[in-house]
Amino acid sequence: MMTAPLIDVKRVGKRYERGGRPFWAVKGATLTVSEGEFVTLLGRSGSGKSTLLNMVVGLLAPTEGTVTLCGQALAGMSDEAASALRNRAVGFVPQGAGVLSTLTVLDNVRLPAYLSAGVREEEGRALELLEAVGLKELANQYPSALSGGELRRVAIARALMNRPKVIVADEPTSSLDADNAAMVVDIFKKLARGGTGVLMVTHDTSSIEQSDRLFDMVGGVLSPHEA
Ligand SMILES: Nc1ncnc2c1ncn2[C@@H]1O[C@H](COP(=O)(O)OP(=O)(O)OP(=O)(O)O)[C@@H](O)[C@H]1O
Repeated sequence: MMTAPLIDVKRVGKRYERGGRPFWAVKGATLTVSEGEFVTLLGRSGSGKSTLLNMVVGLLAPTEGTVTLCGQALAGMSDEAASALRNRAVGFVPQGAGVLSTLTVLDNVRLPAYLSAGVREEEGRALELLEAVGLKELANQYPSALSGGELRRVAIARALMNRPKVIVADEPTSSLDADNAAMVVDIFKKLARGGTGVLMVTHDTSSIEQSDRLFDMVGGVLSPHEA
């Protein structure tokens, strides 16, 4: 049976102005990610990858085109509804770490559970996720005591907390060494085998073989990857 894609991006564009001159950071992007699919977007710095991902998760409104996330059209959705959808169904790993400095590592990871259901007792799952990314022993530390790569892994554990239907990860392996980068890609791959949709942006080509589909982003234009 065919199911609707978890991510359905149709002819999406984003126009910005710089120095009074408009330019398209993303042009005519069309992309789907279905259940169980691991899709990777490759592209150089400044090619429009983050702009596209931010539109996919509803943090940025497209200038043109439509985005449907988990069956819901994002256009016209209120900020509250978009936040609730993200928290419930989407594991978003933003660029940078984005962890809260006033919370311990453990509390950062279980924050999504608390935000969606007021569930405080999800400590067991949060610790399992920290173990999966190799950080269990740092659970009670504050982010200021962690390295950039460790913070990156906290953000990944946090994104998985609510068992998302779809993962959208912006350079999740940046600032990770090769072993940790491979571990993160492996986690995503296993989740995809279990039915999760994964959309990952990277400029690290070592994960190419793990992906079901690859796209190149060049100057805001998306095209199937040429090997
Ligand atoms: N708010 C904005 N206003 C104007 N231009 C912007 C804005 N945000 C991004 N840009 C420009 O849009 C282009 C695409 O940026 P984007 O962050 O999507 O690239 P990227 O591929 O994610 O790069 P990186 O790998 O370095 O994160 C860049 O030229 C950037 O300078």
